[in-house]
Amino acid sequence: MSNARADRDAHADQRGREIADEQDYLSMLYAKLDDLREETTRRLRTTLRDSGGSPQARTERDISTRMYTDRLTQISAVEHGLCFGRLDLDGGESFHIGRLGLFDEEHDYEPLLVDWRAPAARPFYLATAASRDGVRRRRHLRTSMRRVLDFEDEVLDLDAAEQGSDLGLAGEATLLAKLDARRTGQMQDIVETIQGEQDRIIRASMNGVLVVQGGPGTGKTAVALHRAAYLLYTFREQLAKRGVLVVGPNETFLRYIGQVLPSLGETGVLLSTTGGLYPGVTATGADSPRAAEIKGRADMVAVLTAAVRDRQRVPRDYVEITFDRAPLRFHRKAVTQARTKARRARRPHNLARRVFRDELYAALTLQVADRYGRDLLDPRDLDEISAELRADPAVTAEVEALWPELTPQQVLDELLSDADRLADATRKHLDDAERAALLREPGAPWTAADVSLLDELAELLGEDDAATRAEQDRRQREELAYVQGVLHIMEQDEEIADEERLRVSDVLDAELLAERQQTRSDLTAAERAAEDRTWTFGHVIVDEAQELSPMAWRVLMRRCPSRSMTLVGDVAQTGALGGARSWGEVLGPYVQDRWNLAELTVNYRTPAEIMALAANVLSTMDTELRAPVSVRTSGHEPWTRQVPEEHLAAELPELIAAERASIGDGTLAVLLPPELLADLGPALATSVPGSAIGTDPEGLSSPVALLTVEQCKGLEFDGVLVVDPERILDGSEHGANDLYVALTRATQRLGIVHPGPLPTLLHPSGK
Ligand SMILES: Nc1ncnc2c1ncn2[C@@H]1O[C@H](COP(=O)(O)OP(=O)(O)OP(=O)(O)O)[C@@H](O)[C@H]1O
Repeated sequence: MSNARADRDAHADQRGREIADEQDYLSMLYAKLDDLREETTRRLRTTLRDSGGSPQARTERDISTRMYTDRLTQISAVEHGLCFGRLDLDGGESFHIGRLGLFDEEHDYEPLLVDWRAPAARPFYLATAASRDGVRRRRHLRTSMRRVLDFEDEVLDLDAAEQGSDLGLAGEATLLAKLDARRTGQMQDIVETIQGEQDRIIRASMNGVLVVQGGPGTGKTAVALHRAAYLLYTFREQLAKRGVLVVGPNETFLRYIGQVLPSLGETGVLLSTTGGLYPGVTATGADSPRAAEIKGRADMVAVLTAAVRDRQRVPRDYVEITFDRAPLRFHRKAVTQARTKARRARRPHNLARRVFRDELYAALTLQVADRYGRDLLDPRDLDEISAELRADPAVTAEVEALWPELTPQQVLDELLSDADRLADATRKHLDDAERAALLREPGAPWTAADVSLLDELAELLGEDDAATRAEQDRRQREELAYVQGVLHIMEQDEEIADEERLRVSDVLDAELLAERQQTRSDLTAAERAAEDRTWTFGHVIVDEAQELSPMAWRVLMRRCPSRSMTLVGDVAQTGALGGARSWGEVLGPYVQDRWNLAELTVNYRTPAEIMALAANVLSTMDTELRAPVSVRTSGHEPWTRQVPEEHLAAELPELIAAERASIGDGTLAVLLPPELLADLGPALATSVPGSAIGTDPEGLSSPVALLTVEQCKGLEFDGVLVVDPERILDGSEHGANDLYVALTRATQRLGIVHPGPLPTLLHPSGK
C-alpha cells in the first residue's frame, strides 16, 4: 500500500471515529429532548386536570398551561437539526450549539447544548481566522433525522490567508451546500450558517431605529426574522407582554416567510401587511398605482382633517324645527359658537361632540326659557327644559346632524365616493386629475392604502368609549373585591396553609391578581394585538420597508411609540410610486437623524452570472448603491429569446416547460407585466402542467408560479423567466427598479423573453 493511500485510509478512519463520537453526543441530546418532551407533557396533563377552583388557581393554571404548551411547540420545532455546530476553544473546552439550550440537571445544570442566541454561541458566527475570539476550531455538523451524516471543520488558528474566500465566509462548504439546494416555495431558517455581518445585525441593541440596507439576496428578510427570534429569546419578559410585529409587503410574501419563526420555536410574533393592521377590515380591493400613491401622501392627514371638519356643520342662517308646539331655531351664531368651543377642546371629533352638544343645548335651553320669560325661571326649571330638549327626537336629530358621531369607514367611504365632498376636502392638495383617480363607487372594497387612511381617521375621530370604560372599571372593581376576598380567606384558612400557595399569595397582591384575571386568556400578546387597533408593540420589524408610503409609516409609528424598530429594505428596489428614495427622508419626521444604519453587502441568492446583468440595470438608476457581491456562480449564463408579442401565447408554454425541465424538481417563476399576466395568466395556468397564479394560496408551492414583479418582491425561485422587460421598464417611474427586482429572484437560472428588441441594458456588456 502506498504511503498516500495509507494516509488517506487513516484519515478516513479518523473521520469515521469522529462522526461516531458526534453521533453518540447527538443521540444523548435527542434522548434528553425526549425526556424533556415527556416531562413537559406530563406536567401539562396534570395542569389541565386541575379544575382551578379559585380565581388564583385558575390564573396559575392558565399561566402554566401557556408555558407548557409553548415549551412543547418549541421542542417539536427543534426536532429537525437540533444540533448543528460545535466550538473548540483554546483552553481545550468545547461545546455544542443548536436550536435550543439543554442542560444536565444532575450535574449542576452543565450546558449540554447552547442555544444559538445565547451570548456563548456568538463566536460560532463571528470568529474568523483573523479575529478568533478564543476559538480554535469551528465545526459544522450535517445531520438528517437524528443521524450525523458528516461535518465540516474550520481550524481558525492557522494563517488567515489560507482560509476560505476573500468574502470571509464562515463554514463555506456548509453555506454553499445550503445555497445550492432546491427551493421549496417556503423560506427556510439560516441558524446554521449565519454570517458575521448578519449576526451583528441580528444581535444589535433593541433600542431605537435600526435600518438594514442591503441589495437583493443579502439576507435582509432572513436577518429580520432571526432578529425577531433573538430579541424574543433575550428580552422575553418584556416582549412577551407587548409582542413583536413583523410587517411584509403582501400576503404571498407572508406565506413565503410564515414557517421561519415557528421553525425557530417562536410563535409570539404577529405577521401582517400594513393593509392587515385595522381589525375588522380586510383589504380585498386594489388601487391603481397612481391612486395608491396619492392615498399614501403625507398631505392626506390634512385632507382627512378637512373631511372631518366638513362634518361639523353650521346652518347658512338658521334651521327651524318645532319643539313643544312652538318654533325652535338653530341659529348660525349659536351653532358656530358651540362648534368653536368644541374645536378648541382639541379632542378627537367624537369626543369633542360632547362639548358641542352641551354648548348648543345650553343656548337652546335659553331660547326656550325666553318663551316663558327667562327671569321668572330658576335653575331647576332650566335643567328641566334642557332635559326635555335632550329627550326630544326632532331636537336630538338636528343636533346629531350638525356634529354627528362618525366611524372611520363612513367618513372615508363617503369622501371617496362623493365628488363634492372630495373636492371640498382636497381643494388645497389635489388637482382634478388626482381627484378623478381617487373617486370610486360607494361601498367599494377597501384597499391596503385605505387601511392607513382608516387608521388615521380613527385617530382624528376617536372613540367615545365612556360607556365601555365605565363597564370595564365596574368589572375591574368587582374583580378586585372578589380577589381581595379570596386572598383574605386564604390567609385565614389553616387548611390551605400549604407552602406553595402561600408563597404565591405573598408575591401577588390583589390588584395584580385582578389585573391578571382581566388579561387571563389563552391568547398570546400577538394574538391580542391582532384584535386591537390601539395595541403598541415591544418591537416592530418592517421588511421591504422601502415600499411603504408616508401614511403607512404613520400607522406603524403609532404602533411603536418606543421606536424600537428594525427596518430592512433596499432603496434600489423601490417599486411603489410613493415609496422611499432615501431612508433619511422616511425617518426624518419621526426620529430626525437618530437612527442607525447597517449594511449587508454579500448576495447569497443570485449567482454572479445573473448579478452581472442586474448590475447593469442598477448602474442606470439614480443611486449611489453598488450591487452586492455574489457568493457563488451557477455555471449558467442568462439566456434571451425574442418572441413577437402575437406569438407569446403560443410559445410561452413550450419555453416554460423547457426551463422547468432544466431545473428538475426546483421552482420556476414566470414574471410578467401586470397586463400580460391578466391576458395570458389564466390560459397559461391551465395549459402549462404544474403552473399556478403565484398569488393563489397554493401558488408558491406549485412548481411554476406566474407573478408580476410587484408580487414577487422578496421571493426567490430556482429559475426565473422574465417576460417583456421593455414593458416592465416602461411600466412605471420605477421601471428600472422593477426590472432589477425581477432579474435578482433566481438562485440558478434566468431566461429573458422579449417581444421587441432586447433593451440595451440587458446586453451582456450593457452597451
Ligand atoms: N447566512 C446564510 N446562510 C444560508 N442562507 C442564507 C444566508 N443568508 C441569506 N441566505 C439565503 O439567501 C437567500 C436570500 O435571502 P433573503 O431573501 O433574506 O434576502 P433579501 O436581502 O431579503 O433579498 P431581497 O431584497 O431580494 O428580498 C435566502 O434563500 C436565504 O435563506
